[in-house]
Amino acid sequence: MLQTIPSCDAQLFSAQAVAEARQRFFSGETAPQGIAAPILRSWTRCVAHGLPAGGRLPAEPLGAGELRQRREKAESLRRRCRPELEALHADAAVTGSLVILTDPTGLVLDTVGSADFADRAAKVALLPGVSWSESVLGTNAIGTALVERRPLEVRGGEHYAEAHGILSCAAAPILDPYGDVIGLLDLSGPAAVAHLHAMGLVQLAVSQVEHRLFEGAFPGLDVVRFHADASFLGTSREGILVFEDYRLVAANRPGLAQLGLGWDALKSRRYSDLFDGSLGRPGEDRRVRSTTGDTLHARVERQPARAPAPPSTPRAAPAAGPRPVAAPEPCFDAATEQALGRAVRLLEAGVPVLIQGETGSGKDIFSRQMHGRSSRAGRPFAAVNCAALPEGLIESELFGYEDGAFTGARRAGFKGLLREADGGILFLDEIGDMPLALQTRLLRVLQEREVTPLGGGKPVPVDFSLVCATHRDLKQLVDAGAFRADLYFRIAQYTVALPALRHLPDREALVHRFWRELAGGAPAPALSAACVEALARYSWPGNFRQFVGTLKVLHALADPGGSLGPEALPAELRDSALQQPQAGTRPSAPDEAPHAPGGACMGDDLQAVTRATIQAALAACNGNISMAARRLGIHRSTLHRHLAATPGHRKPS
Ligand SMILES: Nc1ncnc2c1ncn2[C@@H]1O[C@H](COP(=O)(O)OP(=O)(O)OP(=O)(O)O)[C@@H](O)[C@H]1O
Repeated sequence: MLQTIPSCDAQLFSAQAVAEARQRFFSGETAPQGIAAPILRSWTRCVAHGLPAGGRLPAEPLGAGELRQRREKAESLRRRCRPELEALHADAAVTGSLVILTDPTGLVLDTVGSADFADRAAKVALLPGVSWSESVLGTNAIGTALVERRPLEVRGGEHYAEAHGILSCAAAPILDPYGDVIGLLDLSGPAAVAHLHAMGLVQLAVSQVEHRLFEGAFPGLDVVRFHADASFLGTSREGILVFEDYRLVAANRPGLAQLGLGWDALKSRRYSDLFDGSLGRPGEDRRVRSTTGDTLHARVERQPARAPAPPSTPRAAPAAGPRPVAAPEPCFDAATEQALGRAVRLLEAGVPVLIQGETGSGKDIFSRQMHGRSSRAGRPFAAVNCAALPEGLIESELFGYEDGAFTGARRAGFKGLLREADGGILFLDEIGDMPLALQTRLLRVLQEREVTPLGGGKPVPVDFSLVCATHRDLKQLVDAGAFRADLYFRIAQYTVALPALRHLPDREALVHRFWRELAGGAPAPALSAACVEALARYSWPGNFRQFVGTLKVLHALADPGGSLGPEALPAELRDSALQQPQAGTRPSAPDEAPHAPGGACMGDDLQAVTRATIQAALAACNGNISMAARRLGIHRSTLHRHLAATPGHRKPS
């Protein structure tokens, strides 16, 4: 029988044999008996890396923001592995183990399975956000399988670090059709419980993921599926080879194994080097003879080529059904664009930048543009919303904490956002909501450029550029004693005041621009002149957030080929359009006042509109704040703020 899945060649040795081999290895014997070859190779690498086998190895989890970014980067892998994670989940729950998905570096992305074992695994930092690379944590199934590029089991004392002896783990790397490792699946359980099928289950799951990677992935190319046994065609055990003009360009492991090839065959072998006769017609099932002399059942398919849309031709809209509405590219008026250029220059010179503006005016987008245009673009952008975090958590979120610093702290400690921003940009959103005691600690970090985690530990030097944002008038807060003057002068060395949308020039052009952009290249539905005028005139208390949200709704409502009139507008816009002056006239004076942070420029009309919009949303959501905030497209904390400022409003109990 031809080998279809590369096997894990770790022999089974008794715990006693492993303990003895371990003892001899650490007494200086380089090749003791009683230990599998891949494990011995790994121990030898660990010694060469200078890793200690006793004591604790550093297992520092990433902060929430960085983990989110790494998960986003691996989103397609996570999506493709979901069915396997779910299938293995049931087995893991029964056998008291955990299913683990990592990225190609060994960083744990997701874990599912037995809650009881998850607790014990957390003690040795087998947690999302921790890297289990061999060079950091020593011999372990995840890291060592990645180094060896093969499925591998590591049980109990085979782990390099003594502390990991409680684990028994089976892992298999996931390879893409070009032979590159794109991730890894692992099943880990308690070492005391023998889980005989762990390796088989993981390998099966990985071969299914790898098989699915070929679905629709090679438009216009010839995909040959084959196996010695016809009943395996269409399953994850079939061999798959992809040819471009008869040249082998991609493959799966069973395909290469059946023909005795390695990954170096890609690009170097042609169809005629591998099979006798011609390639055959797409869709035809037939027998082929490999040049190694095996008779195989084969099926050729040609995946439909994707027709590239000529750049000048707009994409045709689908005949029916809602179109996905694209997110608009950030766009700034000339003055804001200039301010952005200046802000980047100052940031490069080490000057902190403060961005002020009403909710939804684009403070977050502006700061991300600064990051993207600065020399720190490839480095972290660590954002923390000081208003959204419960007061008790901001401190640990920013400064991190040591192992077991307080009840509920992750056992392996937490790095904290200040250190996560190292080398990049720290974005402190809603800085005006930072509690006074924390302001003092932040000031010390800015002065000394080092962070001391909660629960003690050595101060760690940090290098980040600081960008802060707030909708509040910080100067006023300073005067009122709610914000430290020394911190204010440190963070507000250059202030950008983002204008409210209603103060931007040429809003009709803005409506047209966003309307076109939201169509994402497809022909935009027609927007009547009256509609454009109403949209351009409205005061937009939620600024860009509300503006973009409204345009998205209108896009989704539009019939292809139809025209949208003002009747399609939400009630508050329709009503406000009716109250507005006639076309061509400018909005009333209070609304035209130059922007001042903290809503100081808001006229009574605008506040009334804001209040009415909020009340309508709350009524529609039966008073549910979170739901109403989502409906309005604002953060829950922003809604709370508005409610607190509304005369006569009572907090929901
Ligand atoms: N200049 C812009 N160009 C395009 N879209 C924008 C722009 N500014 C804001 N937006 C849109 O508005 C939404 C809100 O923007 P952002 O989160 O940057 O506002 P903010 O001022 O930080 O709001 P808040 O104070 O409530 O946190 C974004 O998701 C984006 O869709």
